[in-house]
Amino acid sequence: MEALGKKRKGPEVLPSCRRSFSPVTIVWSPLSLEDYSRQKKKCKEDEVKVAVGSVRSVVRGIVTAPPCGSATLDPSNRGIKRKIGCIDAATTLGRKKKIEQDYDLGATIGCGKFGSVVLCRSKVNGEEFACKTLCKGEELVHQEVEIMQHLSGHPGIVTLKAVYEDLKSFFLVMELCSGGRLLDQMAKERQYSEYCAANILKELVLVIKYCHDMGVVHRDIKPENILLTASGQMKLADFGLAVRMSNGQSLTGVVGSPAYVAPEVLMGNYSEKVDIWSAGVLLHALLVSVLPFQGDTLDSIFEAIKNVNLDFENGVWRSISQPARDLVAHMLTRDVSARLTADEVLRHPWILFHTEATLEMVALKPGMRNHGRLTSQQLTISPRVVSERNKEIPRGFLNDDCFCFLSSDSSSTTRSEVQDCMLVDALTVAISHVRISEPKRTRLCGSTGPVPQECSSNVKINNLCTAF
Ligand SMILES: Nc1ncnc2c1ncn2[C@@H]1O[C@H](COP(=O)(O)OP(=O)(O)OP(=O)(O)O)[C@@H](O)[C@H]1O
Repeated sequence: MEALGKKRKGPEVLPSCRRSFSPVTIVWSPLSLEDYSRQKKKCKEDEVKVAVGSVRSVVRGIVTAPPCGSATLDPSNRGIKRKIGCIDAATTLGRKKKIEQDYDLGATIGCGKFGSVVLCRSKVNGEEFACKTLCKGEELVHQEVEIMQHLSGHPGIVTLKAVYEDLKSFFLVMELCSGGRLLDQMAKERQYSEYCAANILKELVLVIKYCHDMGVVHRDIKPENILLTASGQMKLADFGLAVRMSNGQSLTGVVGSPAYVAPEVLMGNYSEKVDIWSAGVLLHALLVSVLPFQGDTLDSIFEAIKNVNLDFENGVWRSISQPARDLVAHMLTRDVSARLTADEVLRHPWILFHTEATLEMVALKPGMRNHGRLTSQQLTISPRVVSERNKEIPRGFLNDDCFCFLSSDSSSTTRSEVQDCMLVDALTVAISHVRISEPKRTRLCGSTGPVPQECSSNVKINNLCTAF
C-alpha cells in the first residue's frame, strides 16, 4: 500500500493502459486528468479529447504582482489584468540572484508532476520555507507562477515569499505548511462530525470564492492540494492546473483529478462552478468517508460522474442531517445553473449553523427561546476540541477558534438541549438570509434507485473502494 504521506506523481507512475487501480484509499486520487490525457494519448484512444492547448496558450510571460497594498480587490472587475498580492520584494529581485545566495536548500518534502518541493532556510534569519522547483518549458508552469503571484496574500492560500529563476527552472519560495495534507488527516479521521466538516468546507469555499473573485479557477480542488500549517490552518496549494478567466468566459481544457472532476469538464465546456463540484465531492467524503463517484477504471469513474444518481435517503446518509444532505446535493447537481455558487454555499443554513459566527449570532439573539441564561461567555472558544458527537478532533487540525464550546458553568442547561434550541434558531436565522433554488432531486435521487455503498470507510480495501 502506498504511504499516504508520500505523493506519488509523475510519468513513472502512469498506469499501463486499462489497468485497474491499486487499492489505496478511496479519497486519494494520484492521477490528474493531465496524467490521464497523456496516458490516453499514448494508448492512442480518443474517448477523452484533450484540449489543454487552448488553456496553455493563454499566458506566455511571467507577470509579477505589485507589492502588497498597491492593488485593491474589486470582484466586479475580475479581468486577467487585475492584480493583488503580498509578494516580498524579493519576488522580483530574486530573479537576478541565485536562490543559494539567500537560502539553504534541504530535504525533499514533496514531489509533484512538474517538480519537487524541498525544505529551505533563510540565510538571513533562519526562517524555514518550502521551495518548489518547476522546470521551465511547459506553459502551465509559467501560468502556475503567475497565478500564485496573483493570488498570494490571502490567508487561505499558500503565500509566495519569493521567486528565483535560472535558465532551466523557477524556484518558488513559499510559506512552509508543516501540518501535512488534508488527505492525510482524512485518512486518520475516516469520518468527520458535521460540525467539523462544515468548518472545513467553509474555510475551503472562502478560498474558492476569493479565487473566483480574482478571476481564477483552480480546477484541481482535492484534499491532496489542501495543506495545513503547523497551527492547523488550511491553505490551498498547487495552482498547476489553475487558469484565469474573465467574466462569462467558458473553459475547455479537460483537466483535473478524475474522482473530483465535474461532469461538464468531461463534456469539454465549463465555468468556475467546477470548483464547487469538486468541493462537493470533498464534502461527501468528509461526511460519509466515501467518494461519491467510484469505479475500477477511469472510464467507469467518468461514467459514474456523468450518470450515477446519488441516493441521500438511505445507507450511510441516514445518520447525516437533512441540511447537510441538501448542501451536498446542491453542490453535486449536474445542472450547472442549479449548482450553488461559492457565495451561496457560504450562506447555506448548514454552514451558517455550524460556524462560529452563527453560533454567536444565535446566542446573542434577544429573547432567545428557552435559555436566556446562556451568555456569550458560555459559548467559549476552547483549544480542547470536541465535536458535537463528543468525538475528539485532533488538535491543530484547524484553527482552534473554528470550534465553540459550552463552558463548565452552563451545566444547568445540557449541551444537547442548547444545541436543539440553537438548531431551530440558527436555521430560522439562516433561512431568512438564504435563497436556494429548488433541489434537483430528480437528478440526484432519480428513479434508478440507490447506489450501493460497498464500503463504509476510506481505508477499507476492496475493488470498489479502489483509489484513483
Ligand atoms: N508550501 C508547502 N509546504 C509544505 N509542503 C508542500 C508545500 N507545497 C507543496 N508541498 C508538498 O509537495 C507536494 C507537491 O506539491 P504540489 O502539489 O504543489 O506539486 P505539483 O507538482 O503541482 O503537484 P501535482 O502533481 O499535484 O500537480 C505536496 O503534496 C506537499 O506534500
